[in-house]
Amino acid sequence: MGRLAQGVWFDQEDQIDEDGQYRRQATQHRDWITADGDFQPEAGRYHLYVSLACPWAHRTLIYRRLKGLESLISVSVVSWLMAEHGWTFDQNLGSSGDALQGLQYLHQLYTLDSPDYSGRVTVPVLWDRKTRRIVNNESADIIRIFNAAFDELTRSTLDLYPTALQEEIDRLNSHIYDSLNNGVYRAGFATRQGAYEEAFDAVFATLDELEGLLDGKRYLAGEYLSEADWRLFTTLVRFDAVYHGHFKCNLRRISDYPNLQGWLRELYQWPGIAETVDLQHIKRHYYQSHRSINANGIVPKGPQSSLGSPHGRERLPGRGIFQGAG
Ligand SMILES: N[C@@H](CCC(=O)N[C@@H](CS)C(=O)NCC(=O)O)C(=O)O
Repeated sequence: MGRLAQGVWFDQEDQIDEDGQYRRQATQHRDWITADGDFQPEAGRYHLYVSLACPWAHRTLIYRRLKGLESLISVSVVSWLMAEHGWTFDQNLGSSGDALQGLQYLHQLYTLDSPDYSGRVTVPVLWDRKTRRIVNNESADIIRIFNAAFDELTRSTLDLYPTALQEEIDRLNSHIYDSLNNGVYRAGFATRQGAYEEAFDAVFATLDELEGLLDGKRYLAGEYLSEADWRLFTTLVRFDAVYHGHFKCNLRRISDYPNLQGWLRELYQWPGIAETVDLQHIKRHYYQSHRSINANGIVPKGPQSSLGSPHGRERLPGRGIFQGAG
């Protein structure tokens, strides 16, 4: 791990405060793709940089698939190992290589965009080939961009953020982000017992609550499968394999929650989604990169996965992804 300061890379282990709490840095590139802006929707213009291990980047790959953007937006995958140079394009360690400019390290992309950049170097990154700039490196934005900005080109009518559900989706997102999506990291990287326990309690309070919610509802926001579900999915699909052990979130596993487990299987089995889930990449990344919490980098062999087993959620009314007018 490390960061750029005035365009220069240096190693820095963590983002831990004096009180032992992990704090994620705010994202710096937040531009949008619009028909009348600097960044316009065009086939072949944009490139996505992802890690297959990263839950935030994973969201963008899922949207690229669901919204039929695969032939319009190309992808480079970084190595699973994030060590002294941060994210790399080392093809011996699981990277596809940088398809655009043959870079060695992801931080070089950030300094191509702005030579004096200061801050963390994170995935996902949505890159514009035309202006050679970073459009956006916030997954929450990139999935909203993918949900709508290219519809004229793809003719996709799927809407994962339909107007009628926006308020509910936003409410679910902000609660789930703090306590769960980011909560597992706060538990895993805490350096004081109190900070860990506070994060741990929030993780399981939210899982318990969601287990109850999914007892009566097919999806988080009701009958439609929406953005709220996919944002949760990328955290829960990593939970039993990584967060339960590596991040010490071990009160229960997702497989101990019947409703969450069924919901997770249904989403995993959604057309095209299983191909975006690479559990080897995921396990290697976390267990080998975070040496401060796993000094020897041993990667556990288990657990067995039952993601492909019947989900049993047909008993609840569901209408799939909302179809807009197009
Ligand atoms: N807010 C960002 C967070 C992305 C993020 O933290 N990505 C992690 C990988 S899971 C990363 O690249 N970390 C590198 C670092 O912080 O140095 C998003 O949701 O897109």
